Amino acid sequence: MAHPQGSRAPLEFGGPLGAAALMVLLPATMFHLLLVARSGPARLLGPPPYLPGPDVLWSPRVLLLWLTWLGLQAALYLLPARKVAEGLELKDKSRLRYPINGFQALVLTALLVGLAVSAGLPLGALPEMLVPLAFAATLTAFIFSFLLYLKALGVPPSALAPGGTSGNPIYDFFLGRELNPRICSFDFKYFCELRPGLIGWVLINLALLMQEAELRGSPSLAMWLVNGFQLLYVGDALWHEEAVLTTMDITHDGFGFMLAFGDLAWVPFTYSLQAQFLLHHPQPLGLPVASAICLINALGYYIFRRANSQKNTFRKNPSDPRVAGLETIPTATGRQLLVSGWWGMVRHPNYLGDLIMALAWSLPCGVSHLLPYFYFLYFTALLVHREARDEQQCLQKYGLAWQEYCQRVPYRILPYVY
Ligand SMILES: NC(=O)C1=CN([C@@H]2O[C@H](COP(=O)(O)OP(=O)(O)OC[C@H]3O[C@@H](n4cnc5c(N)ncnc54)[C@H](OP(=O)(O)O)[C@@H]3O)[C@@H](O)[C@H]2O)C=CC1
Ligand SMILES: CC(C)=CCC[C@@H](C)[C@H]1CC=C2C3=C(CC[C@@]21C)[C@@]1(C)CC[C@H](O)C(C)(C)[C@@H]1CC3
Repeated sequence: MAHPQGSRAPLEFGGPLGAAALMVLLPATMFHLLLVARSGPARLLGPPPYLPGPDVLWSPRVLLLWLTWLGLQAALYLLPARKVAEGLELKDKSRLRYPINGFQALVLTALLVGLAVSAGLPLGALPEMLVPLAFAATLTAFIFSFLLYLKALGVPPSALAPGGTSGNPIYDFFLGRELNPRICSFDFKYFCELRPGLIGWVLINLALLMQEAELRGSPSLAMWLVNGFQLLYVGDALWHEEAVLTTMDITHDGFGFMLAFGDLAWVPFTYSLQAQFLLHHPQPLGLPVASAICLINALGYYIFRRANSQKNTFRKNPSDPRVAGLETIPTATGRQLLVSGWWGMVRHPNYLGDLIMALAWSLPCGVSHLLPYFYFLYFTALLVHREARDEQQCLQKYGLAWQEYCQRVPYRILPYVY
């Protein structure tokens, strides 16, 4: 069923062909990385050490473990929240309500895992299950996206995402038709974006650290740094959970295969690549270099957090004393655009901070291999593409005011370069 507004929307990601290719390439890349990280040569661009057969990929026990994890995170999501936040206004003028209890879910998960480990749960065995776990997550993402696609056939046009209603089933399956699929107050996209994948990522990192301690007597400094940096990133995301309600994933993109696979499989199994690499390829790291890397991560985090907080504060209340003195451009929508402060330096200062952190996560792995830099390379491509999508959406929203902003702040991410 095609919708008139959808048929006019320009197709992204190379249209149906691009979407079909990505649905094969993304899982294939994830499995390639998982297999190569544990191989001796660990060559990003070389062939995988072997092609996993069904006996390696499929394990009913692992599938059960994965479903238990999803169930646990869903139960934590349903616990009473310290706050309930409202999302942005929807097409039908309503606003959805979201529980703010992600950080609480992280702390409770840590407590439960701590209890289970002290009762004898062998967390160090998790790294051996990464391939079948990733397979279970990929399978879940495919089935889940299919159910979401079917569910979206029965919703009113006002509930559909602007981009996922082209009428082409492959493209719409990939991008997602419905903007905010829910059953009662359970919001699937919001749940998946911040809980099972992000918390799963730091749990996998921790398991890799424990496995390293078992193998070598104690975790290496490089492993501590990677675990610490990424825990800070995930903790920060959950602490500032409310801010995700204004990202394009929540406000613009439908919930389809791209986000379901990204959230449930891609994030936990590829974002933990540095820790996976370190387990199989220990890297010596002296204190001076480690300190320099900590400084780089701190710089990235500072820019990322300050830029994101400045925009969020301004969007919530432009008269807040922390942002009231900043210079702005008025727009026809009644909203303003910041043109000084962090958002006056480049048009995406938060991306710059995120990229600096991405580099700091790879540096503890040394410079002998390209593999641990995969995240930095992929993330650069993702953010450059995301920035272009966001610019397009802002141009549509703000027209001339956006053009003026681009003139006054000519660089997108890196001052004087890009
Ligand atoms: N680790 C990962 O894999 C990923 C991390 N991220 C991170 O997620 C965070 C959120 O990113 P994302 O959702 O892409 O976008 P942003 O947080 O950068 O938000 C972009 C929006 O901000 C508003 N905006 C833009 N310029 C201005 C301005 N000058 N003044 C006021 N408002 C402005 C516009 O929305 P409006 O005017 O409607 O408010 C625009 O659409 C980033 O820090 C990014 O690095 C993103 C993707 C993946
Ligand atoms: C290649 C592929 C499968 C693409 C899908 C992209 C997703 C992996 C990312 C799209 C936007 C994301 C965000 C985060 C994680 C990655 C995905 C889902 C995020 C939750 C990471 C933590 C940050 O602090 C954040 C909350 C700002 C961020 C939001 C966007």
